[in-house]
Amino acid sequence: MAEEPSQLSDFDGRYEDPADDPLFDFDEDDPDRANIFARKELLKVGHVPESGRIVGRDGEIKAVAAELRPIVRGDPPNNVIIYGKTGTGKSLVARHVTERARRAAESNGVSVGTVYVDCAQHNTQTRVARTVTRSLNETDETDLDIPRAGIGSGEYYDYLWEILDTAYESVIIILDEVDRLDDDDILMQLSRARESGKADCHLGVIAVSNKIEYRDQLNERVKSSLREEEFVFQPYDANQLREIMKHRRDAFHDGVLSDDVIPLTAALAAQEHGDARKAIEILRHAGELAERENVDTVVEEHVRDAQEWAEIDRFEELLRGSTTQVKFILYSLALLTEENPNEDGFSTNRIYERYQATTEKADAKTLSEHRVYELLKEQAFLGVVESTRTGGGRGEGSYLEHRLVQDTGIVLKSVLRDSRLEDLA
Ligand SMILES: Nc1ncnc2c1ncn2[C@@H]1O[C@H](COP(=O)(O)OP(=O)(O)OP(=O)(O)O)[C@@H](O)[C@H]1O
Repeated sequence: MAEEPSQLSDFDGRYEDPADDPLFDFDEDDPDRANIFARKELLKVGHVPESGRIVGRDGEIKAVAAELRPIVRGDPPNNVIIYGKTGTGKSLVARHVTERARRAAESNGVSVGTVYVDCAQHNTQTRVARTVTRSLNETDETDLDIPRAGIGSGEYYDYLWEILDTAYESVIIILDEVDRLDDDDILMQLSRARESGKADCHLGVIAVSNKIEYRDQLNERVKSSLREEEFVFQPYDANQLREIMKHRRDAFHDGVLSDDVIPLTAALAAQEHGDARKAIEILRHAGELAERENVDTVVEEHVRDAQEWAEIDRFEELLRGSTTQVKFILYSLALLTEENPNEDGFSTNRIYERYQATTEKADAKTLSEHRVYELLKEQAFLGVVESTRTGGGRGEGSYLEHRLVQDTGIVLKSVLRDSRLEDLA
């Protein structure tokens, strides 16, 4: 007998107002609904908060501003590279200072264009050239219609030089995650535009990277044409993280955060390496968990659950693209680690025995021991597993021992999200 469509799936035409769709039913005045967030946008990572909310970066803000200051008088700015670990406020400072420079220059009658490019997303020369060109194109002034596709970087540059000459005296381009670019020629094009007579406008580049060794990878011609100032942002300590979060407390309604929530979140994020992004994400997710449970207060337990969620997410990101076989291996290593808390590492052979039992139980194909050894070495390269050579006493050969870098609980939870493994639990 054919199943009747449920009320939820058969909603077409049933509700005159789509807001009545029960799937998204939401009653603003429901007295029982948890009311956690007042301004959730303050906890979004891309959000650039106003100056009053930026904590502990005064020195860095002044230093970067000094490099851009010449544009206020219509002179060329210096190029800048900002290095630092993730979540140390590099993008924030770059965007904040650029916006203030633009406003100060404009109030002095100097027209300034600014562009932010996320090079992780736009990682080729054509994509960057297209983003920069299309964002700077003020159609009222330039009367140019720039195609979204079908032309190469050379043609985008031609448009760009024309736009720069028509519409601006200075332009600042932020290239975030610049190390993700597949070609550093773009840095050369931009930094030499005026020198090579392509555009009359002053161009400043702020490149942002969390790889300190990035500069060494640049080719000599790029380095000499950039002639940039470099800044290294240090990680935050727990006190600074606490202050950063306190300045966004109003993302939540009054009285929603219990007293220990911010200090605990700061302590957890500081343990890693002082990552403000992580702190803010944990805080937001703790709020969402409370909301989901329909309770009125965010408490320590929400923070701990949110932290675990963040770690599982990050670990999954690391495993993205790995095969189910790799997950069987990691699962087996995690079980061995849990059952033998006093041992520091496990030979390939022991992991293989456990792996055989796992694949048998899951009714999956079993790879050879040599293949498992190779996959373990691959995981060591990716930083998921640590492999050290050990043994080799008299008459014995040395061999590799493997251990998980990440907490076993996180590894288990994350691999068990794979539908082929979830029955094993
Ligand atoms: N000093 C600060 N004051 C207030 N908020 C901050 C501060 N530093 C960072 N944040 C916030 O932390 C989050 C991450 O910061 P940001 O994106 O600037 O870090 P990043 O160093 O560029 O990291 P990544 O290298 O991962 O891009 C953002 O939400 C940002 O607003």
